[in-house]
Amino acid sequence: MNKYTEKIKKNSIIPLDFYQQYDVKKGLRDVNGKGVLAGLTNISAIHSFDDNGDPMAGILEYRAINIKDISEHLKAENRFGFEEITYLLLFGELPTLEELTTFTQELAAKRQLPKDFVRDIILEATSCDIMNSISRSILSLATFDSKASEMTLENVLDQSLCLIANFPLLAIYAYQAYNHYENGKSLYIHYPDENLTTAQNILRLLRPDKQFSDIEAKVLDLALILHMEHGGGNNSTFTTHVVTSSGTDTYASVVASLSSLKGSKHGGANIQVAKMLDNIWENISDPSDEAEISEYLRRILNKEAFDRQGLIYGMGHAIYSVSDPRAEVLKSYVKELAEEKGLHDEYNFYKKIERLAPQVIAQERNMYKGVSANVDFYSGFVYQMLGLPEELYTPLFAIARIVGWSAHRMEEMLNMNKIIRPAYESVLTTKKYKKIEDRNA
Ligand SMILES: CC(=O)SCCNC(=O)CCNC(=O)[C@H](O)C(C)(C)COP(=O)(O)OP(=O)(O)OC[C@H]1O[C@@H](n2cnc3c(N)ncnc32)[C@H](O)[C@@H]1OP(=O)(O)O
Ligand SMILES: O=C([O-])CC(=O)C(=O)O
Repeated sequence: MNKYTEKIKKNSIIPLDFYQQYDVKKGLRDVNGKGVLAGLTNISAIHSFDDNGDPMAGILEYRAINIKDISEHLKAENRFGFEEITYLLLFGELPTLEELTTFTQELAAKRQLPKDFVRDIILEATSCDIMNSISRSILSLATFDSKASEMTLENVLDQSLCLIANFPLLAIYAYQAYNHYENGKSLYIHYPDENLTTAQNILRLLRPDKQFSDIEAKVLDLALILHMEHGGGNNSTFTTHVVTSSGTDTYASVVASLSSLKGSKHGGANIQVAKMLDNIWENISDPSDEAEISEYLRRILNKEAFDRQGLIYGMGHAIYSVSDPRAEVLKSYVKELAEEKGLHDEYNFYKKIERLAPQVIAQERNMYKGVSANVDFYSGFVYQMLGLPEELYTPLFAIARIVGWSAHRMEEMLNMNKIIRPAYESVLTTKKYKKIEDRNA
């Protein structure tokens, strides 16, 4: 294999200065990190720089409503919000009580997989990679849909609602199958309850005894809301725009976005954070010694420790600098939960890494803006305290983000009608074809 990879490197690596010479926006970002403008959206807004261009505390608005406002209201009114915020993101306005009740019932009615789907598809081939299992199930669902490739707004909305309703089933059943066939644990396939919310059903499907507390379901509900949407430019939603612009079907589009989300620089970071924190804890002698922790973080950045990728997961963001508002909201819940569960040491350790990592990254990398904890930093800790298995951390992100993908798919369909096709400048020098006997070894 090595001889082939050497050839690939020899003939594929492009000199770094070419990118400057041709003014290529690496990562579709300019040198200051600002993204190339690729579209317009009405679905959400992200603010991270003030009018003078200086970094400011991040703000995220869903259909112009601040997510902090949403989460504070839901908490004060002690209500679930997943269904309501799904309505807001998809249809562009908050529902009345009557609209919300009807929509919640419609969603619950769609929470049903085709007959024998679990037996024939989900239990048939298991994997510890639940994101891949979900993708496989979604492509299989397409074969049950006689209008799979019809791209009318009505049909795409109907398909999107079916997928939003059934994502929890696809994820949890895939996990149960894996846990049974690969971990030797008992197999639990519970049916969802149409009178329960999305968050409640997730816990019901997962727990052997179907039991959960109200606070557990409310915290999960909030975590899902915070993950639902993040503009058109994040890697998985931009994928939705790209593949929708080619005219592909809803199932294929969602699978493409899932494939993006699972990457460890995007939604897949949440599982890496949990693994990284365990790894740091195991490899330092004194968790209160900040110099020792900083040194270990430096080794992670220098690819000498943990997964040797040179990343401190859960830190940094393409857009936010001072703070990611979702991480701040999650952190306030983490504090409460950790106190309740007696996990003070773990919470303090997370807080310490949250404070030290940006300092170490700033020392070791070129920074045009600061880094801070992103949404993936505390989400895994929340899920851990809810007793959710690591294999489901990134799928939980997907269960929420499919709402944003669906809204963006419909926005792309309604507004663009132009295939997305950026340019790649060729840096080749033309050569003549050589007869085989004339080629050197
Ligand atoms: C839901 C989400 O997708 S949130 C993001 C989840 N991802 C993670 O937590 C993975 C760790 N973080 C990262 O890899 C990065 O911060 C990203 C991919 C999220 C953003 O990267 P960028 O847009 O390049 O951020 P930014 O421009 O601020 O980074 C400046 C430099 O610091 C580096 N950097 C930023 N964050 C980190 C980090 N956590 N660990 C190591 N290096 C980092 C970048 O690679 C870049 O280095 P370079 O100049 O050598 O290319
Ligand atoms: O916006 C981004 O680049 C990544 C992100 O935080 C998200 O998708 O939630």
